Amino acid sequence: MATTTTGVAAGEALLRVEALALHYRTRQGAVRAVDGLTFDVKRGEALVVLGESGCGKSSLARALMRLHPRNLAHHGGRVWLGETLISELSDERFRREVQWSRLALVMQASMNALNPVVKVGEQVAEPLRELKRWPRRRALERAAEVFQRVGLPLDFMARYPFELSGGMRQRAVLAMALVAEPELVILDEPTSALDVLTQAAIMNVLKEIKRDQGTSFILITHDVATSSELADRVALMYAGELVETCSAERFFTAPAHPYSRMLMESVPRLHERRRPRAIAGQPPSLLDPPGGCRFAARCPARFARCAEPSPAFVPGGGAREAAGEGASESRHRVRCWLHAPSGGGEHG
Ligand SMILES: Nc1ncnc2c1ncn2[C@@H]1O[C@H](COP(=O)(O)OP(=O)(O)OP(=O)(O)O)[C@@H](O)[C@H]1O
Repeated sequence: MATTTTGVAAGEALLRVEALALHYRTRQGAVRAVDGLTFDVKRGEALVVLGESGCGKSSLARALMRLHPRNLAHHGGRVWLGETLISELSDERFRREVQWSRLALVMQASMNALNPVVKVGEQVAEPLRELKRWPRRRALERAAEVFQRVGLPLDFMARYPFELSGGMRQRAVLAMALVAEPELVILDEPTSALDVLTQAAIMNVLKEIKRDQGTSFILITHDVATSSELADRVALMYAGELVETCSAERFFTAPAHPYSRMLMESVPRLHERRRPRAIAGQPPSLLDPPGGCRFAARCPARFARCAEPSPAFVPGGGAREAAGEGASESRHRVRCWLHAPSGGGEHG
């Protein structure tokens, strides 16, 4: 089994998520933003959650972190972190024992959420003082370590957020998420507001942390190119559901679900002559999603069976792999009738 430079065993399941759901209450009815997701993340692994805007990616992060809006209608499913069934913990125990200390979140645009009147070093040290009751000096010493880890000069500890560039502020937010040494960090579009060079620099920092400390990551993004930098595995969401999970290598070269394939074809490539192809149509409303496959209306490969509720995740490549077209991968899952054991061959 692979180990990181700190000796953490990579490869055992750290996070296991079963039938996770998060629905919002609105005047029009319940918005089923996260609608029964099942997946896992291994220790030391980076899972990239991809999907177009509005498919429920940020809601997935909120569901895992229990950051509920006022109009929460339903939060369900089971979540294990290591041996702990964290979904069963009371809110109080979840806050005390899990949030930030074992499971941290860097939210979209959180670099703008730093407190403008508190020095950055103090803010990075704050989780240790609040959660672990560490004395100020010890917390600041640890904050200094993490500052260096994320590539911030130490003298920036005494600066206020407005004295830092956007990229530096984002590194500070990352330092805050990492300071209590969580096992898993969820990053929701962590670099989308930054220029490409700064994006690349932050991705490198994440890669180093993963390699050296064995930290696991869930990186949420709609940006296929950036995601490929860090991804060990990919989970693709569509309209509140997962449609495919597999190794990054498999996803970027030979994905199985028609939506995954079309998404990859929509990405511009420098060295290819073909033009990127946009996916026609819109995702369905999450207020009343179709009972059958949610992608069917946009899918060129749809056939009669797609009107039936999609099959539960089946081992990927199903029919094609049985025909010898590709090597099977034990954690490759696809939610598509084309790949169900008896589903292939009828389409047209
Ligand atoms: N508090 C809320 N009340 C009602 N609907 C909500 C609420 N928050 C999000 N939604 C809806 O839930 C769906 C999923 O939203 P979410 O922000 O999770 O998607 P996303 O994939 O992260 O999108 P983006 O990439 O644009 O951030 C969308 O239809 C959104 O409008």
